[in-house]
Amino acid sequence: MSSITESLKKKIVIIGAGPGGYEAALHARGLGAEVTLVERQGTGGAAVLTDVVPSKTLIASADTIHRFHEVQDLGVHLVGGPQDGTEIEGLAANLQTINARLLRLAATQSRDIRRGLEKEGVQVVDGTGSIADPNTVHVKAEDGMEYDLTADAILVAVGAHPRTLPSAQPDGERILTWTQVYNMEEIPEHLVVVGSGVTGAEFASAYNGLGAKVTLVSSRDQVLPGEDSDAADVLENVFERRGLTVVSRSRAEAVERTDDGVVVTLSGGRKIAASHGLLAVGSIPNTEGLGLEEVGVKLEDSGHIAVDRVSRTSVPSIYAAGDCTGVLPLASVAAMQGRIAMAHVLGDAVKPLRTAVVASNIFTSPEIASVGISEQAIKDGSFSADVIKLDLATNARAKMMKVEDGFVKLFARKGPGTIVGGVVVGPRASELIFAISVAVSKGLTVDDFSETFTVYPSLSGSISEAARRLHHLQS
Ligand SMILES: Cc1cc2nc3c(=O)[nH]c(=O)nc-3n(C[C@H](O)[C@H](O)[C@H](O)COP(=O)(O)OP(=O)(O)OC[C@H]3O[C@@H](n4cnc5c(N)ncnc54)[C@H](O)[C@@H]3O)c2cc1C
Ligand SMILES: NC(=O)c1ccc[n+]([C@@H]2O[C@H](COP(=O)([O-])OP(=O)(O)OC[C@H]3O[C@@H](n4cnc5c(N)ncnc54)[C@H](O)[C@@H]3O)[C@@H](O)[C@H]2O)c1
Repeated sequence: MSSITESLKKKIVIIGAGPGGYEAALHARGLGAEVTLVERQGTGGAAVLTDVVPSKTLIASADTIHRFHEVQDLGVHLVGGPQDGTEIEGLAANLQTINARLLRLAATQSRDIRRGLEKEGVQVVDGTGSIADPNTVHVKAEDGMEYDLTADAILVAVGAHPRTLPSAQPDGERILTWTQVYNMEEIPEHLVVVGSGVTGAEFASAYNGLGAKVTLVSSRDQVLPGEDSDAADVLENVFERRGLTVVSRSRAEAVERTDDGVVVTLSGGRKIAASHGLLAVGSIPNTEGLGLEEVGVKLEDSGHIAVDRVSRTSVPSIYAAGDCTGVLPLASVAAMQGRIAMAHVLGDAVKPLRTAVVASNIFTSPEIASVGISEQAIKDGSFSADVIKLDLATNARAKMMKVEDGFVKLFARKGPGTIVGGVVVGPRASELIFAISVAVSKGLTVDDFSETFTVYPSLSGSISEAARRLHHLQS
């Protein structure tokens, strides 16, 4: 590690206080630097205020209802149900209560982050930053003041915002982006979600759970393009069983307001009338007008900042992290890029980013978690590995819990049996993936897994069972 006195000489200015910016700020302070963080919206960034935190809180409520419907024959029922001779139709969601709770939670989280930053000595500035020169950030503060901050190094961590279509302009009431859905006061009667990537699939699953009629417009053959195809298959089957309609191989050409809702026009002319439309058609990096290109920072055609694995841009004193780089738009990756950037600037030990070991989770019901290489990479010959897939329906604990959808899939390199990837589909897949993530990150083998005790009965038992099957396949 560099000496603290050497780091103390360094001034860092960070633009954007999402996971990329605030994690970097804390790391830089830990290494002794003087840190100023400029943020225009609120600490925690879009991740905390509009994206990760509110959506996962909404999903927690939706999951409760999904689960309730699935456990009906476990011998438990609401008091006052048909067994007691009165009418109980099921669980109902109160969207106003759910939204109030999730917005409160996001605001509290944002405040906690700010408090944590200030406690560590980070100077947080409420305002908009731009690059004046490679060592100067110009600030337009919320209080109207304008001034320059000089820095030895600048970190740009400005995130991204929802993409819209010229013929589908959000009005915040009926035509919405994911940042506006929390204004809805009642469960939408019929929600058309345009775009079946991770964002679209998560919201479609959530509002379906909360009781809305949902139609998901998917431009591809299968939902979740680019993700594990078996996982997408499970999700489509679950969607169908729960009455969620997927319209595949269709692009939305327009979303327009009508007197009492919206009409979505698909390529080919088909029209879907609905009460609300949600645009989940990707994001655009917040890099315009920041002064980046003027000082020589190279942008990709998409507007993302080009960075290397230690978060360097084409200008030596300017680093970038998170969604504005387009490396992998995940909060965990943004945070890691931010920390790596600061370690690099401040002379701490640096381990370049390894995207091949990033674990991620799609918070649909069931959840879909994955890490490492994909099965597609094995199928197209770019990787030589054995694959095993075990359906959760064969797992004793899953049967007890009445978990019928999902699987565990493991990929192990032929020969040494090193675990190089895996997919888990099921309840709390986001937690179950951790073991596979450790294996991929640390180069563990199928034998390491087979020799490790798991609890009986447990869902994780399927992971060690998959490893044993791979051992037999390879011996
Ligand atoms: C609906 C949704 C759900 C998601 N769920 C997950 C999830 O469950 N798990 C996960 O890992 N990822 C999730 N993501 C992705 C995750 O939100 C992003 O990867 C993460 O927010 C990136 O962090 P960041 O620091 O790059 O940017 P952000 O969180 O976007 O923060 C950037 C900040 O910079 C500020 N800013 C921009 N320009 C300026 C300027 N000029 N001056 C001052 N401040 C500025 C913005 O106000 C913002 O606060 C989700 C994304 C979406 C859309
Ligand atoms: N749980 C999580 O970690 C989480 C949740 C949400 C987002 N994210 C991150 O954000 C990234 C982006 O995901 P996303 O879903 O927001 O964007 P995306 O770009 O991955 O998906 C958008 C989809 O909309 C489709 N589309 C575009 N225009 C369309 C049209 N006119 N009609 C129909 N479909 C159209 C695209 O083909 C694409 O499949 C993810 O890869 C993930 O890294 C993560």
